[in-house]
Amino acid sequence: MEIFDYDNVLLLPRKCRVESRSECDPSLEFGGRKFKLPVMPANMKTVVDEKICLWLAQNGYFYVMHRFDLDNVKFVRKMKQAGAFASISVGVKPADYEAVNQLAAEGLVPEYVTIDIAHGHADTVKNMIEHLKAKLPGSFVIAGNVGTPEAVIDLENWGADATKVGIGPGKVCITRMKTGFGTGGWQLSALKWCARVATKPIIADGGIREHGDIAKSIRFGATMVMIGSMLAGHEESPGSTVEVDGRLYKEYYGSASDFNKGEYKHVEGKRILEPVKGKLPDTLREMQEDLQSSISYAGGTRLSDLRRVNYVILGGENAGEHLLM
Ligand SMILES: NC(=O)C1=CN([C@@H]2O[C@H](COP(=O)(O)OP(=O)(O)OC[C@H]3O[C@@H](n4cnc5c(N)ncnc54)[C@H](OP(=O)(O)O)[C@@H]3O)[C@@H](O)[C@H]2O)C=CC1
Ligand SMILES: Nc1nc2c(ncn2[C@@H]2O[C@H](COP(=O)(O)O)[C@@H](O)[C@H]2O)c(=O)[nH]1
Repeated sequence: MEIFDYDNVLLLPRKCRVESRSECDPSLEFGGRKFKLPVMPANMKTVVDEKICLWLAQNGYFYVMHRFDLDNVKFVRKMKQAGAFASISVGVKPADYEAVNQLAAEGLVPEYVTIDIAHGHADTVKNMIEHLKAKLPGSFVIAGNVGTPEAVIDLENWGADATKVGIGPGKVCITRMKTGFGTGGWQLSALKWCARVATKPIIADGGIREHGDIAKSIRFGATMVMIGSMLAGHEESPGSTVEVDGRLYKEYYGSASDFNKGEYKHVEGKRILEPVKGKLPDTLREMQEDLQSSISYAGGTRLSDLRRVNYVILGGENAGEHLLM
């Protein structure tokens, strides 16, 4: 198997088919709705809050609300009252089952539910998918996280509508060091490996460091990407603002860090400071422009045209040109 990651792969251009990048369309359909970009901010406390989720929903972007210190029933009700779609996260504990029961009892159907646990290839996830499909059959269920084709096959067979791939490639992740497991360092090839067997959308989660990494993810089989650190350091980001030597930073911490958990137990995440880089809508607009450029370099007009390009691996054992025959 070829092993590579975002920083040692480059996509190869094909003859341009447009006169302006404005002809290139980076929008997509996901779970029955159309979105401007194949990008979702990570469902983490320092990346999204209710205000950001509402703004994203009302402005044509997908979002997933986090599940920490949050009443999912209240959140879904608020989003519905605001005329927006609801996209929540759940775990696999009794309180999560109870929240799903309450949503069903009140007829509050979130359009999207993400089962968000560290080791998603587990019977606990199978049971939660079954519960969601029984209680909220109208919800689109995203399940994860996983890092192997076997796991993608199981989650799809258990009823997941999309799977999330990425164990440990995140910027505040320490799973690799703490456990010796994961896709950190080879996330892009893990994505390629998983996408080969997938029959439903895959979300590439973690490790996106540059806008061009979105196009690379699409090339290797992702339908969407989930981004934490690159979207965390904005003026509106929920993390606390910290000033160091006259420069402003936003804190960004892992959901499995002691900062999120409130205790040092089974810690697999850390806290860092991200330099404040302006406003979130400006970054999303720039991502959109950059993705339009990517599509034009692919010689196409739509996101799916990125799938057809050749690529090179720079350096290392797998170095060389990889042509589609
Ligand atoms: N993408 C990634 O690489 C990772 C992401 N995270 C994020 O951190 C947050 C917390 O995750 P998580 O700890 O799963 O959530 P929870 O604390 O809600 O745990 C979910 C359930 O899974 C169990 N569990 C957790 N890890 C494992 C494991 N390795 N093997 C077996 N059972 C396990 C927990 O039990 P118990 O605690 O008793 O074991 C608990 O019952 C989530 O948002 C998750 O996405 C965390 C680590 C890696
Ligand atoms: N191993 C851990 N992974 C975590 C934790 N909290 C979140 N995450 C994952 O990281 C991505 C975001 O990655 P980034 O590279 O874009 O910053 C997020 O979506 C989760 O899957 C954690 O505590 N430990």
